Amino acid sequence: MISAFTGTQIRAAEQPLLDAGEGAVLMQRAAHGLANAVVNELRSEGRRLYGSSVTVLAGKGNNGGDGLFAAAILARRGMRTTAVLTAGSAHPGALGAFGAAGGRIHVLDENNAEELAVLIAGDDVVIDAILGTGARGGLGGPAAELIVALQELKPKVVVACDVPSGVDADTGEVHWPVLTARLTVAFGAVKAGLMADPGEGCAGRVLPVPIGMEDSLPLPALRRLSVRDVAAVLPNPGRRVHKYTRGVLGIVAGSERYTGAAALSVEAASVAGAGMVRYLGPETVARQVLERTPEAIWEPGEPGRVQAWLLGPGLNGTEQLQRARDVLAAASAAGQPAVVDAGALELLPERCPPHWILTPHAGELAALLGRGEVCVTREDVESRTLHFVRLAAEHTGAVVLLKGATTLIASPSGAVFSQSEGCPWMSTAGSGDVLGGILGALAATYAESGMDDDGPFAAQGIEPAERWAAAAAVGASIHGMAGSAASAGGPLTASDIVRAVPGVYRALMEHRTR
Ligand SMILES: NC(=O)C1=CN([C@@H]2O[C@H](COP(=O)(O)OP(=O)(O)OC[C@H]3O[C@@H](n4cnc5c(N)ncnc54)[C@H](OP(=O)(O)O)[C@@H]3O)[C@@H](O)[C@H]2O)[C@@H](O)CC1
Ligand SMILES: [K+]
Repeated sequence: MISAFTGTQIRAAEQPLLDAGEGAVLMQRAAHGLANAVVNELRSEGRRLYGSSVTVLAGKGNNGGDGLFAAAILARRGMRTTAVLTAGSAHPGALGAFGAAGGRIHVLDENNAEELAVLIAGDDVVIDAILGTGARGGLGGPAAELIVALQELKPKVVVACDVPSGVDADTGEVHWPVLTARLTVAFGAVKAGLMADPGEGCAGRVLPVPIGMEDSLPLPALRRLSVRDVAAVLPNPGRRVHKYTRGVLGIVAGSERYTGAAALSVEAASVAGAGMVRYLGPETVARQVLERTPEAIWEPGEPGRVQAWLLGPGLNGTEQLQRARDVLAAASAAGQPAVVDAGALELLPERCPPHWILTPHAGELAALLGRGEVCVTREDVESRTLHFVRLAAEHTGAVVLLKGATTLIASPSGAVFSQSEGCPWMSTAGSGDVLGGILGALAATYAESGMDDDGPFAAQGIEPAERWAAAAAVGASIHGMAGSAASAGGPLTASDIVRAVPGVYRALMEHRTR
């Protein structure tokens, strides 16, 4: 499990060491970690260190200090090094060390941003050490001009020091302009803003570098399940199971207008491990559903027993909406888990049970919050994903899964998971219906016993109040892995994602036996 912390949490963990006069030691560790990361990046491209060039963009705080000390190390190892001081001044000790190691220094001013950008852009590596966890807002003035010009010139390799300057380390909010990094070297621990959109999109790969305060860290602000974690909690049928104990999922989805959504979600649930899927919807839609997934059962009347529900994909028309309303009321009364997507989000009661999983995209999340009179737009949600997903979980009382390049899952207890296994090609029609099916299958499977204190989540140390959010994170992870496997770098359809799901399960099961 990868844990991420806010800048404030990390500063608090560092404070005892700073009080003990260890600040300089921490900075040296950070600088060595950063320098080693640059070396490895060059080597991975088959480049020699000697004769390669690096420029550090250094702000006036400790982030700039880290960058300058790292550049001094790289200068001593044979790299041509340049520093651009973006605030006129810089950490005195680090600047001294950089000068002593033979680095060249330029001072950014009102008139030379473009000229410096041209000078730097040809370098093999640019280190962004302008702002770190001490930033308030983003870059302005000549520093902003420099970043805009540099971004246009497409520098070869950008390595961000702790966070890309302009990304809020706590929230992932981005104050443009930001230089997009290939790699972010995070000191002490990953910052929460590197695992939430839009910040994650600027950070590239994130490499945590321990600097000695890790034991003092509090509970993380954000967690990400690794492949190993997902494999460990994946439902694994024992010898004595049958289709009913494996988990039966009821699906209210599709309509005359959107038949594909029903077909996709039913098929996805069937391949994602549900013991059985019962489909509730009009006969015309059911025909198409069964053509694609003959294993599913059409329920024209009162449905047989189910362990969990999926409602919403492609839902339209009075009849289907009423069906979904009835099912939501029954699920609530029976204490059954439900995955609520798309059209069914509008049917939710004011407060939901904590084992319901709502799966809005940014626009739907804005509408959901609007019901509680929080007036936000889709753009607001997209720019502060972590904040608004937390707020939605708090307001609705349910687990809220906000779909995006990085999928955030907030539990009403305050825990947040972040998964990012997918790829941009997955932004395609029907992809969300497939996610709904996978989540529904997992909900039905875990409903029986998965959430117990002797279940798989407890074994991973996940607290009871966080387990449904963790289950949703498992679903997001499988969906992302299946999409990336199906894409292999190229375009794909939602049906391709469905076809890739069993392979992902097999690979995860193998992981488990290793
Ligand atoms: N704590 C530790 O022991 C360790 C910390 N470490 C490192 O330190 C980093 C945190 O350092 P930091 O606290 O000095 O803040 P940092 O982000 O470098 O600079 C901010 C400075 O810039 C200014 N400023 C603020 N906003 C601005 C803006 N929008 N545009 C322009 N300027 C702005 C503001 O100055 P002010 O305006 O308040 O005078 C402030 O002084 C952390 O990310 C990690 O890299 C590691 O070495 C390990 C040990
Ligand atoms: K930085």
